[in-house]
Amino acid sequence: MTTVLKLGGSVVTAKDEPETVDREALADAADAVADADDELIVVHGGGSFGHPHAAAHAVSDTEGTHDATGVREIHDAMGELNSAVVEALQDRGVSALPVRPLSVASRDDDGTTTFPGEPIATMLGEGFVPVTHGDVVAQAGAGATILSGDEIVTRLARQLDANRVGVCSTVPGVLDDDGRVIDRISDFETVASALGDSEATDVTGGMAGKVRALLELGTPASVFGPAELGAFLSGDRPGTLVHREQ
Ligand SMILES: Nc1ncnc2c1ncn2[C@@H]1O[C@H](COP(=O)(O)OP(=O)(O)OP(=O)(O)O)[C@@H](O)[C@H]1O
Ligand SMILES: C=C(C)CCOP(=O)(O)O
Repeated sequence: MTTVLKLGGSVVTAKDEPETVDREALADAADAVADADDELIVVHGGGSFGHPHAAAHAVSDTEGTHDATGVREIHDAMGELNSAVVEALQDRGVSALPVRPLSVASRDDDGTTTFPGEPIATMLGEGFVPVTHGDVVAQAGAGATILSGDEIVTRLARQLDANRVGVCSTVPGVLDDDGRVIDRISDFETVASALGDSEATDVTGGMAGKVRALLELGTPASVFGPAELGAFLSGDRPGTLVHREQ
């Protein structure tokens, strides 16, 4: 069983404090991952590491930059967070290894992303747990743009034929206009009015971007909160199930 798990940047960082890891939340998430039996690919988001730097350089998933210093600043910040996540996992005996998108992924001029699956598949075959993250990547005609962890989740899930996809954010699921968790989402329009950006600095579209990306997937994806991470990794479907009717 191959599972792609995204740990939201809003979970593993204090999203309102620049470059601050939420140590307690990261420890809890790493404990849950260490207990999992599935073959896992972990993807984490930017939180207070990637997003403020991206915003400072006016870079988003659609707006690019040719400023190499800025690109490096965003990438280095994500590298710091990635090290913290890999270290927390290795401390618990998980064979976690970093995979840095800037070095392997790219976009063509219409925004289509290429993210090679082979290095990840080989790592999995050797019993490693790849830990990759939203990053800044080169895009033809635009310099470099932000590739969200959510898009990486959908790319890798498709390429590696993942059986399960889970997106752990700070909210217990996708919420409706009254703040209740929506059980199932099969098209964007029905829930569009409730979907917004993140409350913190976020250049990749918050929950709306997440739902849009997950609806592109053939595999059903669960969106849930940190309290349900263990349940998801044990096979449950907590929170909101996002799956376009075929
Ligand atoms: N309808 C909604 N249901 C749930 N959350 C929503 C909704 N509309 C907007 N949001 C916001 O979206 C946020 C989740 O998206 P966000 O991109 O911040 O999460 P993340 O993936 O955990 O973080 P990161 O992008 O840093 O990885 C929530 O914390 C909330 O502020
Ligand atoms: C802002 C950067 C560099 C990463 C964005 O990834 P996300 O938090 O998954 O949207």
